[in-house]
Amino acid sequence: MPEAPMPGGPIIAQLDLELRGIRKRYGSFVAVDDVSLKVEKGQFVCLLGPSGCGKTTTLRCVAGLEEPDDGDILIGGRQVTGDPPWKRDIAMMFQDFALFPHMSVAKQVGFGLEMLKKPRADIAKRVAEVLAAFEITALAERRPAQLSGGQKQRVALARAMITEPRILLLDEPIGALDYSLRETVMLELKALQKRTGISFIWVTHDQNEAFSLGDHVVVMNHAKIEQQGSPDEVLSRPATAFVAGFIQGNNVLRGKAGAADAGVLPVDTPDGRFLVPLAGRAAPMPGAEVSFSIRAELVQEGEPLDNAISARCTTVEFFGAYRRHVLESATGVVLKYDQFGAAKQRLREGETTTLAWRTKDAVLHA
Ligand SMILES: Nc1ncnc2c1ncn2[C@@H]1O[C@H](COP(=O)(O)OP(=O)(O)OP(=O)(O)O)[C@@H](O)[C@H]1O
Repeated sequence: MPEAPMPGGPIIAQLDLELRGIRKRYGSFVAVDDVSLKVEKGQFVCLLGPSGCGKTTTLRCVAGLEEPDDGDILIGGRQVTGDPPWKRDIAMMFQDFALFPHMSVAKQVGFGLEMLKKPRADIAKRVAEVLAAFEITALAERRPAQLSGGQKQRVALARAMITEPRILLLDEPIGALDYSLRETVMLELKALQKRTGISFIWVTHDQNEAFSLGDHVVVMNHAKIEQQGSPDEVLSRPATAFVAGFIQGNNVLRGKAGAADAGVLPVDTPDGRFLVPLAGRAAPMPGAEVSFSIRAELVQEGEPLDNAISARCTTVEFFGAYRRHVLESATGVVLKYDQFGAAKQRLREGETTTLAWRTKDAVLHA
């Protein structure tokens, strides 16, 4: 006989991690405020935000290195409140790699299994396998001081992965590496994550890392989540002025709402009136302070489009595939305009021009 469906709707696939309203205070200072997050099986999640916004504290709560004051943490559907780190089915990797200075590479890599009190012979066998998999067998007897940055990173990763955790927590894991190594290591880690199906929660303040690696990007500011979604959602539809300003390449304008008509909101700014699609948002009250953004690559120069602003070019920066122009409007608003490939006309520093964009390309913030 087929099983009766569970009451209360469809069965939801088990999540690797769920945070429900996490709050963490240090004295009267709130470091993490009402953070809720769902991590699906095998997902690559990036926590992105400026220094001090609470990313590391959130990660430390998941790891069991801090206990939240409020909220629930579920790993694989199980409440882990009060459990020590080694009982949480997680592993953690830090920016400075936190290797034990007096321990050989082989000993460090086996440390997690020793904590779990596995038989000696099993540990030795597994360590040999993992050293080989991470191509560090030749380094087995070295101490951390005898390793390069890239080698330390591999050792730290091998040590974290040996227990085959459900979730790997990575705090700025490539921050200490030379720029030349970062790209390669990022690709390796992404491939490793896909191959193993382990969920990665990767803390970074580098948006390039977050948007190129994450399946799900969580943007934090002042202890709270400002926005979370796919990289594409966050990039193309920043939910708040903070997110738009934090992500490179957005122009943020502020003004007062007019009366919305046919899904379009007029916004009066010191630089003139602009039209912004509501795109599903409720129309703000006329007179309310609002903000919106337009991506620098969607701005055009000298084209007769719905929205136009006069601005003076202050800087031109070259980025290989495109040129970024930084401009200033008559009222001092800084604007960016990107030009790709060979262009007929080149805007130069000191010149005044008209920037324009289509109404559909503007994004209204909450
Ligand atoms: N043990 C502590 N005692 C007091 N305040 C703390 C403690 N740990 C963190 N904080 C404060 O909590 C806030 C959040 O810190 P957290 O390390 O989580 O930020 P972050 O987003 O990871 O920053 P960064 O990118 O600089 O590492 C900061 O203002 C920090 O000074």
